[in-house]
Amino acid sequence: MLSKDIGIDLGTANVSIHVKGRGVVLDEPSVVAIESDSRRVLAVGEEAHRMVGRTPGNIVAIRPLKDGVIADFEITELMLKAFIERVGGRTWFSRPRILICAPTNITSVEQKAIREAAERSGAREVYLEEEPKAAAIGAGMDIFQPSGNMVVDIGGGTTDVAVLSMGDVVTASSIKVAGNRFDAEIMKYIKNKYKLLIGERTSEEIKLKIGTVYPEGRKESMDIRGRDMVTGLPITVNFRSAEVREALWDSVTAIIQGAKAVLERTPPELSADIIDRGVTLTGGGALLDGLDALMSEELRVPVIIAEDPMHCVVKGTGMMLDNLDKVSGKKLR
Ligand SMILES: Nc1ncnc2c1ncn2[C@@H]1O[C@H](COP(=O)(O)OP(=O)(O)OP(=O)(O)O)[C@@H](O)[C@H]1O
Repeated sequence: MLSKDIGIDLGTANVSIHVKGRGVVLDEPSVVAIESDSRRVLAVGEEAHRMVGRTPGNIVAIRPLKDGVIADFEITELMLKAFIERVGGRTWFSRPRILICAPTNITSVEQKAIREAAERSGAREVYLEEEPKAAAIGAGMDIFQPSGNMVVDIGGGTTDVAVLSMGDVVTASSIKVAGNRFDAEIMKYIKNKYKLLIGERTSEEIKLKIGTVYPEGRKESMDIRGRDMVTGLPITVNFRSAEVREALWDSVTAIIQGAKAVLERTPPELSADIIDRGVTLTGGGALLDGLDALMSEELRVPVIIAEDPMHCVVKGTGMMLDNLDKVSGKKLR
């Protein structure tokens, strides 16, 4: 097999891999299940995710990336290697170039760990890129012209807001409020209001099935099961979209404030472009019902959800590998 360029979105919630000529070939949760005493890896990705909250004492399902940082880099490395091997790693005839989008604020030690993991999986050259840039390119925005483009990438651990022009980030901010925080807030709300304990998988399911952040958004409800904190017994409660909106209010306000702060720091010429073109939402959080409408009202600019928002970053990595001369992808040594 010939050498392939590989783009990787190493996300807090999901890892996606793009292989040149084949498109997005892997998309799995960033979860690793290990045996706690021996640290032996039992499962990686989807299979490990099914174990979250359901493991016996000697097995733990770990999310090695948390809040947009690498919480456990030994496990991150094992996970990255396992995924690269899964898409053909060791069978490559010549070693591929790999471009990785990692959380925005990782340290140089973490960058080195990522590079070594990619190299050990067979990479010839390793590049690291900023997530909002890849997200914007993957969303189809032409960021190489001298005009303002604004992207808000709402992932699992972080929301990255950036204004880009001439191929680079002009103003940006990254806040640790995104999909995982939404899930945690739903859990907290249900615990306080109903004295009901639910797991993070149930909480995410509520967000996906009936969640909304807009008053004129979804109006649905679902039965949720969990453990009654008072009696300790399993119970069922009917939960409504409007309650999800209440639970998520503070988090969504923080994201909107983050976007406003970036707009306030943006040079006026670029702001004028953003008024015309609007703000593009990427990442899984972009799919939260009513978020686009609410942001549009608050920021007073059009807000557009990118096509296939969860794959913008990984698609962007593929496009950047095709144009390495244009982008400033940082080559790791
Ligand atoms: N339809 C949906 N509505 C609301 N949230 C959704 C939807 N689909 C996915 N999500 C959320 O999107 C998040 C994952 O998004 P994504 O894969 O873009 O994150 P990531 O790249 O792994 O994270 P990060 O960029 O922070 O490292 C999860 O929290 C998930 O619950």
